[in-house]
Amino acid sequence: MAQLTRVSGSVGLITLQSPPVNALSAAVRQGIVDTVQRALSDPEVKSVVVCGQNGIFCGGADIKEFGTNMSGPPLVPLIHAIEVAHKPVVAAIEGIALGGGLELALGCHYRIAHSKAKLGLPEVTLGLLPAAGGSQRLPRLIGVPAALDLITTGRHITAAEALKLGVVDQVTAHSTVDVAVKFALSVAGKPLDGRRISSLPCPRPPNMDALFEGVMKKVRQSARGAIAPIACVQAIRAAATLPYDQGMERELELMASLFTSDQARALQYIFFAQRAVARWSMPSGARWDTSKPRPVHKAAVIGLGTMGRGIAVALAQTGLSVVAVETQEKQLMAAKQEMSGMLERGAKRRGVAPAFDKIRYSPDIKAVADVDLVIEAVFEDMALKEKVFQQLSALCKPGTLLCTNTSGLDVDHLASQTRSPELVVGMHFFAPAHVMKLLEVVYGSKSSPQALATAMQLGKKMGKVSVAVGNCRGFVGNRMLKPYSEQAFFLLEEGATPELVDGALEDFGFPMGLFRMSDLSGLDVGWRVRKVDGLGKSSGASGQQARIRQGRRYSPLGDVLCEQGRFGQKTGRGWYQYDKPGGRVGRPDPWLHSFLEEYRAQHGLVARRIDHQEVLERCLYTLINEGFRILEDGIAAGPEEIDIIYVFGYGWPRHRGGPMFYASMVGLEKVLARLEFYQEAHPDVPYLQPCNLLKRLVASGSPPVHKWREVVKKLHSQL
Ligand SMILES: CCCCCCCCCCCCC[C@H](O)CC(=O)SCCNC(=O)CCNC(=O)[C@H](O)C(C)(C)COP(=O)(O)OP(=O)(O)OC[C@H]1O[C@@H](n2cnc3c(N)ncnc32)[C@H](O)[C@@H]1OP(=O)(O)O
Repeated sequence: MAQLTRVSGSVGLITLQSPPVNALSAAVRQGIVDTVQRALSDPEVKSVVVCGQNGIFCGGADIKEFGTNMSGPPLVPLIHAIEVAHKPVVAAIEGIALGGGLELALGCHYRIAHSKAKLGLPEVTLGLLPAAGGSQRLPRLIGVPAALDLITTGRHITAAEALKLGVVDQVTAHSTVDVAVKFALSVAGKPLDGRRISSLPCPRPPNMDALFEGVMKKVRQSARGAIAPIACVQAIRAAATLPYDQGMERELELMASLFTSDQARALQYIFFAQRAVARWSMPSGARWDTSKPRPVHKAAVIGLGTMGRGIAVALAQTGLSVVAVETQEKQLMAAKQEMSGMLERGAKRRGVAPAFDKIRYSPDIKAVADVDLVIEAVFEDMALKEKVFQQLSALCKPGTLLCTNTSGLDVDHLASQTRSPELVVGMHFFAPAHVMKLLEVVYGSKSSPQALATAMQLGKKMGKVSVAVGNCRGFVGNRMLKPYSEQAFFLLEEGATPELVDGALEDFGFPMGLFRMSDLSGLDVGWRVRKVDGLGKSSGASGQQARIRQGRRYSPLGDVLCEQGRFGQKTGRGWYQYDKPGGRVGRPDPWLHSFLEEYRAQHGLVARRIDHQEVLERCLYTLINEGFRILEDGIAAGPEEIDIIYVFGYGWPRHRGGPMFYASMVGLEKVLARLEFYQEAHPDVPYLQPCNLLKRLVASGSPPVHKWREVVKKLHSQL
């Protein structure tokens, strides 16, 4: 797991060997301890170089070991032994040096990085802090402000930035190991005192208290309840105020409070879930590793509204040639202007040239004739989409993949409008499409594995987290949103205010509560859908009858607001009031409060006190219940798909691990019991009826979340 060879006569070359990322498993740690000891005691070895196999230095501690009985030599003394060595030790950083990998390099006396290497301390993203001395050595090396930035964000930096900050001593575009070996020869026998980072004083910024206070405030605001960023700040403060040994004690103490926390478990679950969803499968048995994607060089986007513009820009930024089609001239001109701005800003951020020439704008749908893939992004209207798919089917060359960016319409129906339904899939982007990470890739009953593989691969190329799901109304994300928002409306009827509901959800960790979000996206969006569904028209009646539609409880509150022209931010009024149409800061609206009172009186409802717990239980448990139904229906292959969709697309707080993981942490018995409790109180709300899979899991002793995928698979194989 680590190999020692002697090179250039007197350099001991230690190579970490644990593919794919040379993570510091127990065996690797043991290998380092053994090889370092041998190198230091070998009189022929005058200096040492540490590198990683296959052009990868080290991806950090082995995350798979966390939560197990960790054995093997601990990292802190191992790194200490390197630092106190009497022979110079040089880290040759290729590929990545992340987390414990960078901490290992910080224990070395010199660091040389390849120009393409990435470095960072991303522990915070796993609910941890750099606890192998990273929180104490980095501020000593690069100063407190820069260390605060790197450790609290966990961002990966380039070798060039690392050099500028002083994290590394040299960057090379040649063989890093060769350069490091040469360098090691040149420093053999030289004094090492100034090279041992732990013995350096931590530079104290002049305004230290104000600096830490400011950062702590910022972190508390953006972390929304996450504990790791706060512990990171506390650890760096220890580096700035305490001697190294005491700082290390504080680092360990803080790490101990994080290491077994629910948040660390949740964040590590999300890390692996993100990788698990890339290994998709279809009910037919087709899989990611047996289905070959088609090459896509040229794509078309049909319809240049908000979504189409973002999608076309994202495709162009990926390097594809794009035909952007918009049949209305005025809209086409406006789109071209806005998209040029988007390309320019994106290029500036990434330090590259804008990809203007990658997009050809056309008012004529016939321009799609030679593309490999089309993404339809016209208005969310089935009749319009049907027409577009019929046209595309007639115009495109054979084999062109036809994708729809619908947010929930029937993919099978659209496929049935074409000559090759096997080439049709959904690619559901989230606004703004060139920014948001999530992509729901929806396979229909006739979609070929190759079509799905192509869309998944394209999503990956675009830098999206792509999740394959089956076809149903609203797919996964929007389908689960329905019971969630329905409960929020019912809570208003029963006595809550938008502020109370949003407050509970924001305290839970959502960046925005449901009503604030509804004001932002526009109340009219849902209204239009409800009207198409035969709902959404206020009957004018009062009493209970007015709140029953299609045989179930229904709240017309949103419809009444829309009828009054309250569409949210764009009209300056919605669930909140704004200083002007387009205003961004919502304030509680006394008009809305009186309206709610009148509404309740009109419908014979008596307001009661509702607390945050009830808001969370009713909104979140019904959403989770629908998640179980989705698993039961085979729309998602496992809880990981659902959780990734909610974390990356719907603002579910990452440190709570997604709705299904959260349910497992709350305890399935409790979720079931509370759903039963609320269902008894509201028998006319079908979404409160606990689903069979949830009951079945509870009956079988509530297995842990990583076993649900198997349970679901078995369930479907029995059908
Ligand atoms: C009572 C309590 C006492 C408490 C005291 C406890 C004290 C404990 C002391 C611990 C010391 C702390 C040490 C350190 O500070 C902690 C850490 O180092 S945490 C780890 C930090 N590292 C990372 O976060 C890196 C994570 N990985 C990545 O970001 C990416 O994987 C990558 C490295 C950039 C590579 O990306 P890609 O090329 O896209 O490849 P993949 O992401 O698909 O990964 C490929 C494959 O590798 C697996 N993998 C990656 N990194 C790790 C890892 N660090 N450990 C284990 N496995 C890893 C990944 O899952 C993929 O596997 P696959 O899914 O294909 O099976």
